[in-house]
Amino acid sequence: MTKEIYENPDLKKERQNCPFNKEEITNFLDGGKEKTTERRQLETYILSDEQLKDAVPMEYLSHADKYAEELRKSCLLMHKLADSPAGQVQTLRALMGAGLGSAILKEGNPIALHYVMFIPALMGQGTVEQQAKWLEKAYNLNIIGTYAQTELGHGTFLRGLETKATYDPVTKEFVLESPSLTAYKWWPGSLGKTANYAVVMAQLYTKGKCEGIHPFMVQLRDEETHEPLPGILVGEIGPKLGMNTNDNGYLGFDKVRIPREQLLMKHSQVLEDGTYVKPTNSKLSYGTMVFVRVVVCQDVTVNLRKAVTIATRYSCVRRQSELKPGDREPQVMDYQAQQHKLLPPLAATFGFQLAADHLWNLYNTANNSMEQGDMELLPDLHGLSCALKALCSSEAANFVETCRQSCGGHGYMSCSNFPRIYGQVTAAITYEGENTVLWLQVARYLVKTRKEKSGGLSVKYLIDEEKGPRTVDTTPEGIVKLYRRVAVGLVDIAIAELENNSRKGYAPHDAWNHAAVHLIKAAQAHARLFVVESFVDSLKGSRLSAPVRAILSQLCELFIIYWILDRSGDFFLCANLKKEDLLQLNSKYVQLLAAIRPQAVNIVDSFDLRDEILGSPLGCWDGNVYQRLFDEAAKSPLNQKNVHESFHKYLKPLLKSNL
Ligand SMILES: CCCCCCCCCCCCCCCCCCCCCCCCCCC/C=C/C(=O)SCCNC(=O)CCNC(=O)[C@H](O)C(C)(C)COP(=O)(O)OP(=O)(O)OC[C@H]1O[C@@H](n2cnc3c(N)ncnc32)[C@H](O)[C@@H]1OP(=O)(O)O
Ligand SMILES: Cc1cc2nc3c(=O)[nH]c(=O)nc-3n(C[C@H](O)[C@H](O)[C@H](O)COP(=O)(O)OP(=O)(O)OC[C@H]3O[C@@H](n4cnc5c(N)ncnc54)[C@H](O)[C@@H]3O)c2cc1C
Repeated sequence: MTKEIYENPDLKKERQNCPFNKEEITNFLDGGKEKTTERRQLETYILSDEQLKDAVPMEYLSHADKYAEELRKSCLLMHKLADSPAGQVQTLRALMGAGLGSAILKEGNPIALHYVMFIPALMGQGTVEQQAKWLEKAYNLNIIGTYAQTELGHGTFLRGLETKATYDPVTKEFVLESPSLTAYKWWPGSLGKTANYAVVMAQLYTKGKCEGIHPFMVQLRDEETHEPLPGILVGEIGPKLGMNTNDNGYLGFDKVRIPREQLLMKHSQVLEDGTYVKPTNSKLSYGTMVFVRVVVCQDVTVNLRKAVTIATRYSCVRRQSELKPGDREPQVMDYQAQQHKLLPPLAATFGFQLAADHLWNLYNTANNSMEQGDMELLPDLHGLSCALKALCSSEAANFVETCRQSCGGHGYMSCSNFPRIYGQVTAAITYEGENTVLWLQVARYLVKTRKEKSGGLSVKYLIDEEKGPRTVDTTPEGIVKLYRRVAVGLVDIAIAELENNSRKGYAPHDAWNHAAVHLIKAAQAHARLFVVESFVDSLKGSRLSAPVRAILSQLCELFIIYWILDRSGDFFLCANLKKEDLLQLNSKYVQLLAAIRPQAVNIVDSFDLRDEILGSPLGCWDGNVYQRLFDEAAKSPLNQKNVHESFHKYLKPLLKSNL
């Protein structure tokens, strides 16, 4: 006899008569049918391993036990690499990020930094000889590394880092020093307890001159005993809002000597006599950060997909209040207000992914040409990676919080998985360049391009300005033009503010600081334009069936109108938008909410996120929400006995004390 599989009747109904092929969307998001098959095989391979399952939910473990447990599973995963059906690099990519990896390593992977930053730093900053020396060991996990840049006193302002690496031509060594408390490295992931090596960013001094920050390969711990080496002061920084098993750490140097060859010398060198050889571009040593900014855009998008899937399924299971007097309580998803909360983030997942795909392609093209010595694409890559990292992380964090709120009280439970998802996404606002600082970097590029009439592909619109009548057309192509006008208009307003400040007598740096609000708005408009353009163009250029194209086009339209309604002031100011246009967009928006609503569950199903990856009783495929919430509560240590021992110790004496 086959066992009947439970499916909540409301979800079952949502799934009936789906007008499009869900699998086609899944393949579109995965990058092809073969990639979907490969991903599924990999997921089955990893998730069927009993040893990778948690005995108790992580929340009930101590800080140290959580770390030990995640490290155990992380090491086990590495042992599974060799037999993976998906190939090693694909498997690593899946295990490090918010997808498959998060089903096993819920609070952060203690060896993530090794793959996300240490190996990329060796590849991007090391010479061929240096790569030959360390890369294989790193690939084989004979050594585990991290990327140690941020200090207690400085994270953003890299020129202000204090760690010193002074070249001694007599011994042909660098001497590493932390000259103050604020010079201690503080924050690097995996540094606390896991890593035994690090790429350390330090101010390079040679022949009495500081040449700026450079990457050094440094051994931190003994390869056998794991004890810190002499002069290395290392530890963990303690609990955080999220990502608690990434063992972020601190690190100080007390005159630690390393051979000259441990300066990573792909871009700049120190010769034996101490002569410094400059790089072709002084920002090449920042390359590892650029790589991570690019992959973070993909990662926060996967996290957002998880949040939207949980909230959408739950909203179709949850029935609350009264819509039509006397009728059965409706699914909360039927409230327009709920659709307004959930459908824009649902649409955003597609817009962000398509933009992130463009950025990934630019990264690869730019990297290939930089390998040949051509730096032309670097400014555009820097500008776009900062813009998208800042936009995707901040929008995703807001959307994840909205998803949580949309689930009412149950969204506040740890087991809903919203706290963890939020903890990870909001961290991306800060790490790899705090977003405000990145917006200002973008603004610098935009202002320069507009003034000098020269810049890369992503800012061409600031040079070749649109001609013709400035009418308002509300087709998707017409809407892209409105975004373009807003981006140009806000850059011009920021430039006018800068010039105004100069006329007032401000020095250039003060003029810049006093224009920051306008500069940031301009940078954000530029980033939004890129996402909107990517969304519209990608759908135009893709080979999709008519039903899939229809639903994705509706999502695209909803999304690009949503942002206009959210920032209509900018569109009135810069894009000639009139009251009647706004009212028309408003009614189109609510029509789209109603049109997409019946397919919401089918769309999130097409993300093909397994229950283990969602990690939430609210979002499971079967919609058995209430039973699963009860099952989770049963795991609480407070429910293992009817009367907890603390009752006898504290409460009973109080109850008997006749206060
Ligand atoms: C056997 C087989 C095995 C195979 C194994 C293979 C393995 C391969 C690997 C596979 C696995 C891959 C992994 C993929 C993972 C996928 C999932 C990923 C999930 C990710 C999340 C998980 C983990 C979490 C990780 C978190 C880690 C966090 C790390 C960090 O935070 S590190 C620290 C980051 N810090 C910062 O970002 C600091 C921010 N500050 C700055 O960047 C700078 O100071 C500044 C830009 C703000 C200002 O700098 P500066 O003052 O020096 O410069 P300015 O004067 O302002 O500008 C001058 C000038 O320079 C230009 N410029 C600035 N920066 C750059 C740049 N980066 N690039 C280019 N140009 C730059 C700027 O525009 C100015 O130009 P101009 O003068 O105007 O022309
Ligand atoms: C989870 C997590 C993981 C991390 N992992 C690593 C890692 O592996 N390796 C590593 O080296 N580092 C890591 N970091 C550190 C991270 O890169 C820094 O925290 C980040 O770059 C911000 O720097 P800061 O902390 O010095 O913030 P600050 O720069 O001190 O920011 C404080 C405030 O000042 C504002 N501000 C600063 N400068 C300006 C400016 N020029 N104009 C306007 N406003 C400004 C900011 O916007 C912010 O509001 C990690 C951080 C986190 C949270």
